[in-house]
Amino acid sequence: MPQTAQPRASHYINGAFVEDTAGEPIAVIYPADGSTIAHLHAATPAVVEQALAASQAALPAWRAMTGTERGRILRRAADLIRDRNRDLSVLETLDTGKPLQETLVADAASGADALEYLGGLAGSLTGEHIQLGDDFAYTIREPLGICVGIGAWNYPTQIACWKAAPALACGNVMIFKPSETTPLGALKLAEILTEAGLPDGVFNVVQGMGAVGAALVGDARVDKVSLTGSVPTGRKVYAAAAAGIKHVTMELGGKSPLVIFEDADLENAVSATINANFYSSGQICSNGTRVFVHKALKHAFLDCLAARVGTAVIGDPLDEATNFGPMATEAQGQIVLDYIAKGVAEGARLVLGGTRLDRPGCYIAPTIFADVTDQMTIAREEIFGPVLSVLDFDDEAEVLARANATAFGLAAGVFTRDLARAHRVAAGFEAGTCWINTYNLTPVEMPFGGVKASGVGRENAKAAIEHYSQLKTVYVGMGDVEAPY
Ligand SMILES: NC(=O)C1=CN([C@@H]2O[C@H](COP(=O)(O)OP(=O)(O)OC[C@H]3O[C@@H](n4cnc5c(N)ncnc54)[C@H](O)[C@@H]3O)[C@@H](O)[C@H]2O)C=CC1
Repeated sequence: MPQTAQPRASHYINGAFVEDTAGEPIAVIYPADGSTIAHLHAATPAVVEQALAASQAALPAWRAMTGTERGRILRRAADLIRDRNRDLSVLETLDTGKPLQETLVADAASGADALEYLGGLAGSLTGEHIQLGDDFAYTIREPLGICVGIGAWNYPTQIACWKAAPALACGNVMIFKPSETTPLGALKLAEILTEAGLPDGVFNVVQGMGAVGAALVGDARVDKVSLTGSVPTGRKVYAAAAAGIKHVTMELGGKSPLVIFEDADLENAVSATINANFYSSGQICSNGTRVFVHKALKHAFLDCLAARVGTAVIGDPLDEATNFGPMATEAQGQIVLDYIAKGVAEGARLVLGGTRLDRPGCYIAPTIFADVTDQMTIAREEIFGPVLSVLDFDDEAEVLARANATAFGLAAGVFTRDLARAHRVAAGFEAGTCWINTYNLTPVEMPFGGVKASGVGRENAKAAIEHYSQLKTVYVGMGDVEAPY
């Protein structure tokens, strides 16, 4: 059945939908069947200017509100999102192709968690008092000003909320540019924030490709840029932000290791490996795509993994029984198929999948490679699709060195029943987010982000506050002022 998800207009500025049909057309495609579900337009320079002007105008009153007042609005928005979770999840499924089974629990719901948690923190943001003899100093935690959020296409609603929640909690205003591939969820978020009582102009959405993002990042009125995207885009955006000495958060790609020792609980390790590779058809930045399995466990692990992945229910994402859907775009699917071909050409052993399914939409079967070596392309580059590589290892020091031998550093996982070893390996990982005996859980209470080429800054938790506020220090002289002459 053809779907439609046409929003009232392309952009949301100053509390209202805005359209400018002079902007480059953006067709929103439902990945499961290739049908066009909405027609939008990229922001023209006039629309970008309108968003910047609205943000600038909204900032003084929003930052002057108490944190408790700001937090109340964010928490109200969280409640509205939860009330409408099903509708928002269907929209997210149409936008991304991810199974409804996933979007019902992981997208809008995770966004609501961020708004609730950071809304709750907003009232308790403080500086500190520093006694200096009779004199003293104090610090004031201030917002940065106008923040630009730029999103990727894999978790559009979650990304918008993970950026908006800390920005707004701290008293900043935000202009959010979704990925041109998945522009719909952020518009709903903007509408809900207005309904929750957010003053006009505090959260604005403009659509467009990289050029619109670049125009925002390059504007002198913008104080901070938070990007979720690939490393190459991160380099460009970080450089442009540096030219203006702007704050940044960079949530970029990964090629994360998942290390499974011989004493691991096999079924749990396999469950985590599935969650670390095939959720969202593998389109997750933190995925543990290099699965290092101890040689003693390798055969049992591969048998169990292949048997379980073989039972994945692949199909219509809107059917709640489906747990594996299409790639978000035809283009991303082609990238993944090219990587699979390279894996085969370079000598990796295909255990499962490796093919495109014969049906509408770009469905790639969950793919498992074994006997992968560190030098193979599939073990070095981010694939961003349902392709898992199993690599063998013998000993702890060796596997840790190999796990860290990558330019990325987003995440890492270890499975073992030996807890001393688990903590030792976690301490040794060069990664921003690590899991012991589980994988890919990212509750809002926990900081999330990468090291090395995978990023700068942290999202969620109290840590996000540090990245959306700055300290002003005030020294207070209590006595006479001494001077040398
Ligand atoms: N670390 C994290 O939290 C996450 C990272 N990612 C990463 O995102 C990538 C996939 O997402 P894509 O949308 O393909 O990434 P992308 O890097 O192609 O695009 C990301 C966003 O940046 C915008 N953009 C592109 N060029 C720009 C420029 N010069 N200036 C400003 N904005 C620009 C795009 O329009 C889009 O909104 C993967 O590498 C993945 O690992 C995805 C999800 C989470």
